[in-house]
Amino acid sequence: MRVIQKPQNAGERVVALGTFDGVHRGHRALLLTAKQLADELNVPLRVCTFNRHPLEILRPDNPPVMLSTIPEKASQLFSAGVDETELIPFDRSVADLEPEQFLERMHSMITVRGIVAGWNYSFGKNGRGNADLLREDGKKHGYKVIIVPPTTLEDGTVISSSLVRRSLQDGDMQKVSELLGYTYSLTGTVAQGKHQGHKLGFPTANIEPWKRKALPKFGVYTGMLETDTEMLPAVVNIGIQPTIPSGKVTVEAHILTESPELYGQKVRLSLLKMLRSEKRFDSVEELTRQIEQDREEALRLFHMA
Ligand SMILES: Cc1cc2nc3c(=O)[nH]c(=O)nc-3n(C[C@H](O)[C@H](O)[C@H](O)COP(=O)(O)O)c2cc1C
Ligand SMILES: Nc1ncnc2c1ncn2[C@@H]1O[C@H](COP(=O)(O)OP(=O)(O)OP(=O)(O)O)[C@@H](O)[C@H]1O
Repeated sequence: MRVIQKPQNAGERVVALGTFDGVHRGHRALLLTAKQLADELNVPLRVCTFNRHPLEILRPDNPPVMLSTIPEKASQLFSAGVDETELIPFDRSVADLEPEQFLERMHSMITVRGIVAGWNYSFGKNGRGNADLLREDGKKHGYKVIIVPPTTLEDGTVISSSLVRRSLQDGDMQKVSELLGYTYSLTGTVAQGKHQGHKLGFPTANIEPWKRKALPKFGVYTGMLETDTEMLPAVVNIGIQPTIPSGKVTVEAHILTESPELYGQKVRLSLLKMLRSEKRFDSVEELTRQIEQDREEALRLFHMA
């Protein structure tokens, strides 16, 4: 899949529109419809999205944390059948484009054969552009517009990136997986910690994810740490380590099997189940006893005990 940062005149395309953070099940249902249309018309499928979440510019004091890094999103879109992703640099001037101007910009770059967007998709200044405006533009320019209905969970809950973020805040990893259709993970390089863990008998690999990446509720989780060559079951602490504070938020994985040297390695840490919230203990001994119990519980859950 091509990732386009500098647009050029590109020929005929079917276009799917939206932010697509996390590429959840709703996004993938939309992309399946878009891919089918692109195949019918025998043209490539392009996703037109932004290089950053629009709220980073529109609500700078409180932008949302992100479910996917740009490389993760590119690979998730590729897996969903997308041929190319255009990352429009989102700044004030793009935010101020009227929806008609946004569409004109697109028509100047590609011959649009089809547009696929969700029922709630809005675009352009103040979010004025909507499904009706797309349908009108489709008639004017002679392309097909498909507005897809919401994909929901069995109980009718509409799947959205915001709901995934809220479920992460609750530490509800089962719900997160159900909404995404895959296990949420953090990627990063293994860095040096305080080396306290080793002294306590629980060495940990400290992972530094992208600073804008959404972390789940502070607490202890079972996880799977993936290196280039191995999958290692782990018990993970995410938080501020209040008993022996490190002064920053850390993600640390204690590997449940014999662990290879991980410092400096790029790893992916999938988060499976929350075991408990992070706590401040009155003594290091109490903390150590609790971590021993966490380890036992994790071993049981992995059927390794
Ligand atoms: C499974 C596990 C659970 C943990 N739970 C807590 C906790 O509830 N409260 C806390 O203050 N620290 C907790 N920690 C963090 C330890 O304090 C931390 O591992 C120790 O300070 C070593 O940090 P270092 O790897 O940076 O040296 C936990 C660590 C692990 C591995
Ligand atoms: N559950 C869903 N079912 C079908 N289409 C969806 C669903 N959620 C979003 N879409 C559509 O997918 C495209 C990308 O969605 P976008 O990322 O903008 O919204 P979102 O997932 O609802 O995120 P947020 O919660 O941040 O608003 C849009 O066209 C949107 O309408």
